[in-house]
Amino acid sequence: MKIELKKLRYVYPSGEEALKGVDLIIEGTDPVALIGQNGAGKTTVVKHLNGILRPVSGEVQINGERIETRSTAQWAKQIGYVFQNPDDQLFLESVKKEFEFGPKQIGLPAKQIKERMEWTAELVGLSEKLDMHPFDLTMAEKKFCTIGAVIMMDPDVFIFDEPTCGQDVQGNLRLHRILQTLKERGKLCITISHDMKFVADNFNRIVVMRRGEVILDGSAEEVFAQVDILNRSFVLPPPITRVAQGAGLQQTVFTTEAFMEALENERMV
Ligand SMILES: Nc1ncnc2c1ncn2[C@@H]1O[C@H](COP(=O)(O)OP(=O)(O)OP(=O)(O)O)[C@@H](O)[C@H]1O
Repeated sequence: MKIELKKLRYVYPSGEEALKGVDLIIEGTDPVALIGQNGAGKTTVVKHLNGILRPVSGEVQINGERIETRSTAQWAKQIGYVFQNPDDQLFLESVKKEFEFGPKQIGLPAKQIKERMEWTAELVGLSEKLDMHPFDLTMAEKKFCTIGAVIMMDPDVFIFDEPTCGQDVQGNLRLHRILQTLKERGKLCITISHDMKFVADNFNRIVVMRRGEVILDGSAEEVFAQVDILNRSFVLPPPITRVAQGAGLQQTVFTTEAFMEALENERMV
């Protein structure tokens, strides 16, 4: 899988220039996190990856194919998009119906839909809630319902917009398991998040946006070491990373264990 953005520019009808020439290549299955302050352009970028938005200028290519060549509904088989707000995505009377809807639309046989649903419901923790109305679920469960509905389509790429929003520790652990499982199945996950601990725990590659541009792109260690640039972008590294930076450690750490180890090592130098 290769996603390529070339000088992508987008201006909303209101005149807001949300993207000012974004160049970005995402290849393979290593999960990628997209971070940056509110209004940086993250959602606008990901809405270009399945054609919800069309570039004003520049290009979006999926495996060398220009995004304009297919409709959003056609791209949905390959690129799954989980909306930031579940209420924008859920519209049927039960979790089961939400899960079945997409696969039925593309003509998947009933037996396969059933098998896929059992597996998916288990993964997202809704096996016991398939008959419930989505609007009777908790916010966290609604989010897992939208994730499940997209998993049911078995796309190659998953785009998550703020998946940790409304999640507690258990929800974050489940999200971690879902990301791991999707990676093991050869899927590429691209995630927007404001939760830097979640980002550091789950993503090797981090892309930072600011005012419609990509300003940093690298590993968690590389990106979270750029304290000045992050400060200007109103992005704070994870708490343990900041404690280590505040203590003057050179190494960028993301866990208490790594912090203690770095402290020992740097004391001995
Ligand atoms: N429908 C819209 N009409 C007009 N302007 C918009 C629209 N959606 C977003 N914008 C503007 O485009 C810019 C980029 O917004 P976008 O939602 O892509 O940012 P973001 O990084 O995803 O922010 P957040 O973290 O708050 O979701 C912002 O200035 C925003 O106000």
